[in-house]
Amino acid sequence: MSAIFQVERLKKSFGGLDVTRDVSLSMAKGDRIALIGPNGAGKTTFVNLVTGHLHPNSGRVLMGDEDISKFNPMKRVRAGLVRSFQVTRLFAEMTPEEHVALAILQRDGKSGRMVGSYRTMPEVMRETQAILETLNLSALARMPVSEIAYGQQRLLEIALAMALRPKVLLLDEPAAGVPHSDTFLIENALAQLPDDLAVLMIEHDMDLVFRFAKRVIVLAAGEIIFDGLPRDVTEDARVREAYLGSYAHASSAA
Ligand SMILES: Nc1ncnc2c1ncn2[C@@H]1O[C@H](COP(=O)(O)OP(=O)(O)OP(=O)(O)O)[C@@H](O)[C@H]1O
Repeated sequence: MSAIFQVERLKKSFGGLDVTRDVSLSMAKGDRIALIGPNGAGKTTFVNLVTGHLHPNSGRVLMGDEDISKFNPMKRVRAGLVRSFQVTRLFAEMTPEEHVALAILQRDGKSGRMVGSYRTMPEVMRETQAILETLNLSALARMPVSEIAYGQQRLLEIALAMALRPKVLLLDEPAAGVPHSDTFLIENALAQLPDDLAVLMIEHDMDLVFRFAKRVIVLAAGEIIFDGLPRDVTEDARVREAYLGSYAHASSAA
C-alpha cells in the first residue's frame, strides 16, 4: 500500500547531543504502530519534530506526496497530521460535549463564541455525538471534566484529536497516569478508531502495546533499531541490549 505519511532521514541535535539520528519511517492507511524505547530514546522529540513543534537539522516529512516539512504545526494539522491533546489543556468546568463541539467549530473556522449555541446546529451535534461514542464517552457527555475519571479525560484528548479529522494520529502515552485497572478503557476505545486511520502510539505499557500494535518500532539513543512484528521484538538482540543497557544505567544511577 502507498505511504500516507513518510519521514525521511530526520536529524536533530541539541548542542552536541544527537537526539534524532537519521530516522526514516513510513505509514500506510490503517497502520497501528507502537513506538517504544527506553527513557530518553528520543520518542517525544520525534513527535515534536514531525508535528512542527521542533525544527530538525535536516530531513523531510511528507503527507502523501506533499512535503510538509516547512509547514507550521497548525498547517500540518490541516494536512491531516494530528497529535492528541494533553489533559492539562482541558477545561475543568466544561463538559466533553462542549470540548468536542468547540474543537469542531474551531476546525471549521467558526468562532468560539458559537460554542454556546452548538446544540442548535444539527451537523455539529451529530458529529460530536459520533466522536464521543467512538471513544465510549457518550454517558459522560454532559458532566464537567472535573467530575470524570482521569482515564476518561485521556479519552477526551483523543476525541479532540479526532474532531480535527486526522489521517495520521499520533498518541503520546495515552495510558500514562491511568490506573492499570482502567487501561482497558483506553484499549477498548482505541479498538474503535476508524479502520483507515493510521495510528502511531508512544507507550510504555507493554500489555497495551502488544494488544494494540500490528507493528512495533524501537527507538534507542535516537536511532531506529527495530521495525517489525510485535512477536519478533522481544527476541531481537539489539532491542534486548538497549533495554538492558538503560535498566543497568538506571539502577547504577539510583
Ligand atoms: N530541548 C532540549 N534540550 C536539550 N536536550 C533535550 C531537549 N529535549 C530533549 N532533550 C534530550 O533528548 C533526549 C531525548 O528526549 P525525549 O524526551 O525525546 O526522549 P523520550 O524517548 O521521549 O523519553 P521518555 O520515554 O523518558 O519520555 C534526552 O536525552 C533529553 O534529555
